[in-house]
Amino acid sequence: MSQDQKIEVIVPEDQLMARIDELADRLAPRLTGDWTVVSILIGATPFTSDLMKALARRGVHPMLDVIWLESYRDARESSGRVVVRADLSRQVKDRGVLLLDDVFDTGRTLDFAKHHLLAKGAKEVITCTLTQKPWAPRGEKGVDFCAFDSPGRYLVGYGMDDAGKYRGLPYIGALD
Ligand SMILES: O=P(O)(O)OC[C@H]1O[C@H](OP(=O)(O)OP(=O)(O)O)[C@H](O)[C@@H]1O
Ligand SMILES: Nc1nc2[nH]cnc2c(=O)[nH]1
Repeated sequence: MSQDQKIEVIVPEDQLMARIDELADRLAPRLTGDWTVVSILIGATPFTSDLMKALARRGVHPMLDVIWLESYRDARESSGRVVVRADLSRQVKDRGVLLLDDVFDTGRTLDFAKHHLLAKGAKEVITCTLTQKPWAPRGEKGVDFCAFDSPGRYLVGYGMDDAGKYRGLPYIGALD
């Protein structure tokens, strides 16, 4: 089977799994009480699946819900507008929320999602992404937990797409 674009492997599969285990070690002590993991579709799907398994192995069993947000569609730059394609299926009022996404870039998607959840009455929202770009917001507006910093390149694989393709790659790669 051939690929029609050159993809450089940035994080191989074994390193990805090791980082997700480390993340679960850091997150598990925070997730006591009533927590919901909210996964941002579509890109966060593989990350969510592996992180949920890593948490379960540590005896942590939050509820899982999803929100489908879109701002890039087929472009490699944000449209500047976050669209809700589908909302949560359960209430988050008075619950802690662990909000998961694959990549933190302009920060627009996570910021939108966090405010959306707080407006629905979430008690606390902890943000967590697999990776972040060098120019992504840091500090107050930064992400609370992140598995690793990525180079300033367009990423694909492990949920991340280029015009809908490559989400199934088991590693993170970069396109030139
Ligand atoms: O920090 P930002 O600049 O907002 O970029 C991050 C967002 O971009 C991608 O979503 P996209 O809109 O491409 O949808 P997808 O999850 O379906 O790929 C990615 O999954 C993040 O949600
Ligand atoms: N697939 C993909 N989506 C993104 N959304 C924001 N940055 C990126 C990126 O580098 N790759």
